[in-house]
Amino acid sequence: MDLTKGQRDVIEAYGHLLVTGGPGSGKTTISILKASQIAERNLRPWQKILFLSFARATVSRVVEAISYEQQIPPAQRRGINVETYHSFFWRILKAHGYLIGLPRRLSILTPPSEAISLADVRSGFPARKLTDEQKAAKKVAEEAERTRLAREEGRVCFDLFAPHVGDLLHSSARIRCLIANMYPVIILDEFQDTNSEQWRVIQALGEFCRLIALADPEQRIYDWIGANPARLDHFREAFKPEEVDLSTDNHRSAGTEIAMFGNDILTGTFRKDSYSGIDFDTFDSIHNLAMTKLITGVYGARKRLLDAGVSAWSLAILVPTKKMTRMVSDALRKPPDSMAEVPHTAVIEMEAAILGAEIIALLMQPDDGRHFAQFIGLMCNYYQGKGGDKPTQSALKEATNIRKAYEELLACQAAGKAMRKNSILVNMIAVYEQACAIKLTGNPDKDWRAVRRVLEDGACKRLQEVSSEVRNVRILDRGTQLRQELSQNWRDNGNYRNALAITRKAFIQEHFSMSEKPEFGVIVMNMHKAKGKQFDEVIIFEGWPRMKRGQIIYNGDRIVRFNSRDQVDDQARQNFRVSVTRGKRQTTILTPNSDPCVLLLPDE
Ligand SMILES: Nc1ncnc2c1ncn2[C@@H]1O[C@H](COP(=O)(O)OP(=O)(O)OP(=O)(O)O)[C@@H](O)[C@H]1O
Repeated sequence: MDLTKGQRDVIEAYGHLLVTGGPGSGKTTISILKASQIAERNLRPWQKILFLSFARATVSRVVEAISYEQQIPPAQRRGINVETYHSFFWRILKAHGYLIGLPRRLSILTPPSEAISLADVRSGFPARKLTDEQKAAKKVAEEAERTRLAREEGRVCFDLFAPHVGDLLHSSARIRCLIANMYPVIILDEFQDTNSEQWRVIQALGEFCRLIALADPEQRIYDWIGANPARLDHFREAFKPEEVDLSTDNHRSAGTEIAMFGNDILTGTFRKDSYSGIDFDTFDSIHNLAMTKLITGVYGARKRLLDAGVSAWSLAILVPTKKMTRMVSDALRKPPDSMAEVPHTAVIEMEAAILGAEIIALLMQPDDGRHFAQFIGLMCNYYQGKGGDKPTQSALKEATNIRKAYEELLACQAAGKAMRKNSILVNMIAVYEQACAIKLTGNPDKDWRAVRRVLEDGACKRLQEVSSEVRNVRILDRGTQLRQELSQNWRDNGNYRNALAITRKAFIQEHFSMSEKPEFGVIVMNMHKAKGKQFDEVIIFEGWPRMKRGQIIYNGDRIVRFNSRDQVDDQARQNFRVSVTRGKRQTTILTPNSDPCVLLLPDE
């Protein structure tokens, strides 16, 4: 690879460093080369370079770049430790958290468990249309409960990692030195997205460590969790870094005008000619017609990639909302008319899938006398936790109803009476019993599917929902730890005695696992999740307005909120640019013809 002038400057720089540049300008690549150079020349045997990133997806791309693209020798590779902020912070907290008053034994409060633990607090507030006072009071109540869970029970949620690590580092020079001794150089990926708590940690780390910050001020898409536009200036003031600007380079989509189009999105002025590598198309605002257009587009893109002989090709369908991720995934699985199904993976919020997986795991476990009570507990957990930090009131109510029906059942049993015929538990118990009656084989994959299928085909609509959520769990893939441990459990006991505990552990490990391969094939995901990734082709597919008597009654699945010109601001343009510039060879934009994306229209 021929390095650009800017990239060579990065290699030669000394001291704290700030590397800026647009999408695909080679920031990640050069930081890895720089890390490998430092690993070769300047590290003591026990030291490593730490590469910190926000998302595991980026981590996996970086790890892959280190192992394949750059031909970096193994010894230098081992000198680079790529990690998410979360997993780095967790290691610090586990080792030293007691110094700031946390219990000695800590466990992670995963997002689904956090949602379950906060459900009571949240159910005290209306789900929608909160007044400002209610919002503030809810926030305070949630914070208090999170802090209590950490301090009293040692269960720490992700949001508290950075504040606690900040407290720890600022109060202990010894630990700051300890970390610097282990990691003399720290690379900060996507630095523009650092929130104030993370920045506080970085300030402490920078006292003894050398910091290399990678940033694109115009790819800042985390405004809502506290990223600050002035963050780069904070870094400049605090650390007086050497600066290298790679901004005009574009290696990702070299030979196309994708990057140029991305820059024009920021100003909203487009040239008359088309941009090579960018394709636009529109569709009629009717579900089946929209999906037909999308799926035809997917077939076309797939064919282009196969014809071009791209190995392990990737094609991302980026959509604006969670709801659309599911809608598109369903349509690819069961396309309209007689179109062929499109094998794909969908990146969805995992709370519901994880809690559903716990139910499947329990159903694989033999009855130990508490089995049914535990099952009811997990069903309640599912409804309390499936909406993550935004549970719906109806889901919370469902949990309460299940709990009440169970208490009623116990009362009936104690009185020697039969259960009420219209109890919500009637169908649930019938399916539960069918699932428990399955003859398991010892092959976890097969058994898991058998249980899931009983739920899917059974008469209980709640368990049908659980089953369809669990479809999204991919960690049972061949060779994964969950699969191996379940097999081992069967070999040891002749049954899956610890299936639930094994499954819970596997999801926590999954959260920190660095082995995730970059995605290939067709992937459906929310536009926000595509940050830091790259795909051979990208299709951006937005929703369409629903009409009634000539009026728009719903337009919530749009790239710009409600596709309204009033909602166009820098953030909307930056988000769109991030999505567009994920494509290496082509980006296709599909928008409804009755109401095309306002970012593409000339100013009025
Ligand atoms: N000097 C170079 N010559 C050729 N290809 C390069 C060069 N530098 C980087 N690349 C390639 O360009 C692509 C994009 O680079 P990279 O991911 O480092 O950019 P980035 O600035 O981190 O992008 P983003 O901010 O959008 O994540 C990668 O596939 C990388 O291998």
